[in-house]
Amino acid sequence: MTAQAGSAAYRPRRSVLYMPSSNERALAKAKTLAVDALILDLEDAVAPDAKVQARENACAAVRSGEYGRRELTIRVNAIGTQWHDDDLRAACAAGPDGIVVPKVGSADEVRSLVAAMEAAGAPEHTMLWAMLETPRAMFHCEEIAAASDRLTVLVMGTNDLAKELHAEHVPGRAPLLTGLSLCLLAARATGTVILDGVYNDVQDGEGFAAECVQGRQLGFDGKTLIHPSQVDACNEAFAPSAAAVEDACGVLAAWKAGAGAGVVTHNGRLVESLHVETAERVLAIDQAIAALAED
Ligand SMILES: CC(C)(COP(=O)(O)OP(=O)(O)OC[C@H]1O[C@@H](n2cnc3c(N)ncnc32)[C@H](O)[C@@H]1OP(=O)(O)O)[C@@H](O)C(=O)NCCC(=O)NCCSC(=O)C[C@H](O)C(=O)O
Ligand SMILES: [Mg+2]
Repeated sequence: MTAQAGSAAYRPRRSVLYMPSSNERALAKAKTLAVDALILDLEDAVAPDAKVQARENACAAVRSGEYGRRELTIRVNAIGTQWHDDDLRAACAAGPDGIVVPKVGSADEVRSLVAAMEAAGAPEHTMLWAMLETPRAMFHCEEIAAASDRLTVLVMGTNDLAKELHAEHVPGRAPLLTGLSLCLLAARATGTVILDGVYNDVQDGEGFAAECVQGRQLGFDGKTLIHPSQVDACNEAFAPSAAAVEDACGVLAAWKAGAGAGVVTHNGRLVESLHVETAERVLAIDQAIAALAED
C-alpha cells in the first residue's frame, strides 16, 4: 500500500507528464518543467520503428540523474505485444521510480508483472504503476489494486477507455464517470494513489482547468498531462488553496479549543473527528508541496 498524506513517505503527484521517449527535445525540456512526475513513454506516443531507440533514450534518461526531484517512470508496451518483455527487462535494469504498464486487466497480470520485475532484478524502489483503461479493468479494479504491495499507483487511461466504450469526449465526462468512480473506489479501498487521465486539447486552457477541478473534486491525487502548457494549472488545481489551508487550520484550532468535546463548530459548520482527519490531510499535502519548493 502507498503512503497516504500525513505519513513521512507521502509524495505529491499533482502533475504527471507523458512524453514520447523518441522525442529528444521533449526529454530535454522535461528537466526544466515543474512537474511532480514524468512518464517516459514507449507505448502509444512512439511509432513502431522508433520503439528500440525510444527504449534506449528512456533508460538513459533514468540513469542520467538529470531530472532532479521529479519522479521518473517508464511506460512499457502492453503485455502480449512484441516489445513488452524487452521493455520490461530494460526498464528494470535502468531502475526508474516506477514502471507504468498499460491495459492491465486482472490481478493475475499484476502478479505476473511483479514476478517478471523481480526476475529481471528491478531495484526495490522501482514500483509498478498499473493503467486502468479497458472495460475489463473497470470490473476488476479492486482486485488489480490489491494484487501486490509493489503496485502503488493506478493511472486512468481515458482515451483508451472512451475508445473501448464507443463513447465521446464531452465536457463533464458523463460517459466515463462510472469507470472513473469505480477506480477511485478501488484506490481508496486499497490505499493506492490514483491519477486522472489526460486532456487532449492542448489549446483549450479553460476546458483543461475545468477538468482538473473535476478530477480533484472526484478525489484524484493528480492528473496525467500531455503538454508543458498544462503543468501550472494542474499543480494549482491539485494543491490545497490558501483558503482551504486557512480553513483546515481553523478546524484544528476549533477542535483543540473544544478540548475533548465530540463535536464543535467552525465558521458555523459541524466539526467532528472525521473532519479533523480531513483537515490534517489538507495540511500534510500543503506541507509536502512546500517542502518540494525548498529542494
Ligand atoms: C501533443 C504534442 C505532439 C505537441 O508537440 P509539439 O508540437 O512539439 O508542441 P510544442 O511545439 O507546443 O512544444 C513546445 C515545447 O515543449 C516541448 N514538449 C511538447 N510536448 C512535451 C511533452 N509531452 N513533454 C515534454 N516536453 C514537451 C517541445 O519539445 C517544445 O520544446 P522546445 O522546442 O525545446 O521549446 C506533444 O506535446 C506530445 O507528444 N505530447 C505527449 C503525447 C503523449 O505522450 N501521448 C501518449 C500518452 S496520452 C494517453 O493516451 C494516455 C492513455 O494511454 C489513454 O489511453 O488515455
Ligand atoms: Mg491508453
